[in-house]
Amino acid sequence: MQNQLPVINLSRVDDPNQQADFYRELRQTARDIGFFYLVGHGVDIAQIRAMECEARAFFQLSAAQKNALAMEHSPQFRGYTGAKEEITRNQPDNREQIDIGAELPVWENIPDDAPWLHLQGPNLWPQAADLPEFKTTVLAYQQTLRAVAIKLLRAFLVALDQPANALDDLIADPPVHLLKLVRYPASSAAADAQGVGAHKDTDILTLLLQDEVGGLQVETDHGWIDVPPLQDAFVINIGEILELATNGYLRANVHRVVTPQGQQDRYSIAYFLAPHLNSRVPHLNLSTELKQLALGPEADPNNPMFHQLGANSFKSRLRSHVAVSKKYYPQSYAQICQS
Ligand SMILES: O=C(O)CCC(=O)C(=O)O
Ligand SMILES: [Fe+2]
Repeated sequence: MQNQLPVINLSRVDDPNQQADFYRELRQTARDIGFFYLVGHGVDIAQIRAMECEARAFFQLSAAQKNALAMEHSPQFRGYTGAKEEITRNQPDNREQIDIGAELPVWENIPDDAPWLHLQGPNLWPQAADLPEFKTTVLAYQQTLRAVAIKLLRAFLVALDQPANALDDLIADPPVHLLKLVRYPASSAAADAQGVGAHKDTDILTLLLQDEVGGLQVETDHGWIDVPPLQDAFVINIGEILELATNGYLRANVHRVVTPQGQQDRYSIAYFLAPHLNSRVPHLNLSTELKQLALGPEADPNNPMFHQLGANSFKSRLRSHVAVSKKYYPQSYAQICQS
């Protein structure tokens, strides 16, 4: 059983002497395990520390301050979700979180047949008097991580012998992404064991920063393995969109978080690079050699993907945040439940 997880150094892509080896390694790792640590990402450690500090400070706000930002106030599915309010695989997740997307105005004149455009809009921010640096820190971090994610996306494409810009339609402006700040409260109760249930990320790719506590696990051919913290490295999860676009050559891995049992809560910060709301599932024409190595997409039969990517993102939000869905989109929610 392999428990030494791969580490990819992104800075090697900029070194002409190492590029070829870098792409070879990336091509193999992404197919075999779909999951790795990213180092050499170039993000200033001070920026990471500042983001972690703001995230912890956010969760120390009072319940009343956090609930003032509850997602039920946001038709865009932004804001605070308390522990056990989010559902994964029909079970509540024992984590609290705040979701912060691209800070943009609401989309005007949304046609009835494109309800996913409601996902664009403003965020819910803590009061500046409570957390004066929060908003600027978050927006700067989103921007930095977006650039790293796009650099990595383009590296994947070159590794697969595609033009680096082959998926640029997906990441065209206005940007679509999500930053999720998460706290997993420690608990030894069996009923709290699901920090977040097993899932694939539905986006393009995810850059995850976890603290020193541990609890992240990834499913492999040999069962679940731990993904221990590696300081200042991002854990990369390939999202379902890249899995589909490459006919399963790139694997979207299944992962979960087990609630910490000791005294210490776990904090993580996940950046999701998501597709433009009006884009469609892309298809890359891989070489015959790579096509033969592709494993085929492992779409979940209980949750088929729509070709319209905005519809997909909307469906995933509707399923995860039932109270918000019922409040703002009862019809769409009823349709999703029947599908
Ligand atoms: O908190 C983590 O380490 C993982 C979170 C995650 O997988 C998610 O929110 O999609
Ligand atoms: Fe995830």
